[in-house]
This record gives sequence, C-alpha cells and structure tokens, in this order.
Amino acid sequence: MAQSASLLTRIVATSISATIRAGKIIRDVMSDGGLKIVEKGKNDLQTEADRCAQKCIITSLSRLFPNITIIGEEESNSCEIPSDWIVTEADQDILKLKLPAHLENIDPKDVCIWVDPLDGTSEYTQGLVEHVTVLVGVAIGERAVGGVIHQPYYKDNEKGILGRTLWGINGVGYGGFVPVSPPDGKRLITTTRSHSDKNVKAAIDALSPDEVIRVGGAGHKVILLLEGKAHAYVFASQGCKKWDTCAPEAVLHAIGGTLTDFYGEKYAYHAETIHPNLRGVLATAPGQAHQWYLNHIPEEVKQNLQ
Ligand SMILES: Nc1ncnc2c1ncn2[C@@H]1O[C@H](COP(=O)(O)O)[C@@H](O)[C@H]1OP(=O)(O)O
Ligand SMILES: [Mg+2]
Ligand SMILES: [Mg+2]
Ligand SMILES: [Mg+2]
Repeated sequence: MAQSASLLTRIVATSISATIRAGKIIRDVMSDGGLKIVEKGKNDLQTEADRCAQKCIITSLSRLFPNITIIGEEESNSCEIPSDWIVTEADQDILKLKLPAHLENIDPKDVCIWVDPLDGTSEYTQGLVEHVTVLVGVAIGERAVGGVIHQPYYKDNEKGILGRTLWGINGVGYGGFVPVSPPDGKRLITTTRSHSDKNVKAAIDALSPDEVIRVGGAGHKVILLLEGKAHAYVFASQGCKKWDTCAPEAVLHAIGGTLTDFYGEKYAYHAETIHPNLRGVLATAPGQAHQWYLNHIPEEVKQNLQ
C-alpha cells in the first residue's frame, strides 16, 4: 500500500476491501445454511456470519493499524482465522484522494474505528438479505468523518456482480452511488421493521408521513436517504449503537445530509464514549429541513429518550 497516502485515506481504502471480503463471508455462511444463531438479548440475535465477518474486518484492520482503537459490535474470541480472511489490499482510487490540511496529519490516538460486521441481523436470519450491510466508520476525535457501507446482496445486473460499496469522507468526497433528491411535495419516512415500540410509533405518527418504509438495518435506511427513496430516517428508540450509525452518518454528511439524536445533537464517536445511542436516531436527506422534524417530535417522545 502506498505509505505516502495519509492515515485516513489508508483506513478508508482498506476498509473498503475488508467489507467486500466480509460480504463474501456473509453470503457463504447463508449459502452453507449453518447460521448457528445465538440470542444475545431480547430481539437481539447474532449469527455465524456476524462473528466471522467481524473477525475478518477487525483482524485485517488491527494488523495494518496496530495503534488505532477498533470497536466491533460482537465479542471477540481468540480462535484461529483462515488466512484468506486477512485483507491487505486497499482501494487504489481512495488512496489517491487529496485531503484538506486538518485531515492530513491526524494522530492515531485520536482515531476510533467502529465496526458493525453485519447490520440487519434480524432480517438476515429471516432471509431478507437485501437489507444487510457491513459498516466501518472512522471517527477522528468525536466526529464521524469517514464511512464505508457495503451491501453484499446488491445486484448490479449490468456488471453481473453481487455487492456494492458506498463510501464517504466528510468534506472530501463520496463514491459507489449517485445521490438522488427525494420527491418534492411528499414526506417518505423510513424506520425499523423489527424493533418498533410505542415511542417509535408516536414519533412517526407526529410527523404525518405520506408513506412509512419499514426496512431493516441502519446502513440500509441511510442508503434510502442517499438515493432519494426517503426524506427522513426516524427511530425514537435506544436500540442503535455507535457502530450502527458512525459509517452511515459519515457517508450521509459527505453529501450534505444530517444525522443527530432527537435533541438535534450529534453523537460523539471517540473511543471512550458509551455504545448505545440513547437519544434515538433522526437522519434527513440533503436539502430537508432537519429542524422541522425536531420541532414536530412530541416532548414525551423526547423524554423517553434520555
Ligand atoms: N433493540 C435493539 N437491540 C439490538 N440491536 C438493535 C436494536 N434496535 C436496533 N438495533 C440495531 O440497529 C439496527 C437498525 O435497527 P432496525 O433495523 O430495527 O431499524 C439493527 O439492524 C440492529 O443492528 P444489528 O443488526 O447490527 O444488530
Ligand atoms: Mg446485532
Ligand atoms: Mg447494526
Ligand atoms: Mg450488527
């Protein structure tokens, strides 16, 4: 890998390769049929694919970036990993990116990488594989700056290949998708299909949507915002964690969208922060009035998110 490239571009470039490899592992586990599901908590599953994909990504990144904190959703174990799960390649186009001065010489101590090896596990176990993404987010200080979202089951009929990878670096660029504005004169809201409750529903009802798009995964829902299929992602629940939102937030910000909690505050992604997004997730596509959504959320809904 070009050592002259900056640390941030090297992390994002390698993360692209690592998520593609993890996506192949996720497809292989599904086609072999041995999901070996473990129940981590209420409505909270883990499969062999979550475990193996995390192992692939974290082992690869930690060998290349030994001084950087990497936090993954799944608990790690010390078992051997196949050598072909260890990724050393990097996306060459990303390595060529020119960064602004403040991102050029970052201190490895200020970087935290958040890994969600399989976002949308509930849907994956139900065979709704199009909802699945692999997420790697890169925070510098408190801010989510770089993000990679890989969709292992995306079908590109023209290229005849399975899978695509979307990336973004705030203030630098994005790729792997073409941003589209959502339709004018309508309010399309995307939200959970597997983790709903009274508070989640009350928030959506208060926004009087024309349509509610219920799909799995934080990564998948932010892709709907990137591609103009929804105006807002509304999840008034404490269920999402930092690894769910770091990468999607960075990619969304790179095209001018916004992701905050229900009080309008950005989440902090430094290594010492708590994992749950206790104040919910509200994200809007570029050009949408984020404040309008915040203003229309009932006080009671906000108070349940503390
Ligand atoms: N109550 C919860 N318990 C565990 N994970 C949750 C919960 N709510 C949301 N998540 C995580 O956030 C993602 C987005 O939520 P949803 O799909 O319900 O909109 C889920 O796919 C899941 O990530 P993961 O699949 O990686 O465990
Ligand atoms: Mg999970
Ligand atoms: Mg997740
Ligand atoms: Mg996950």
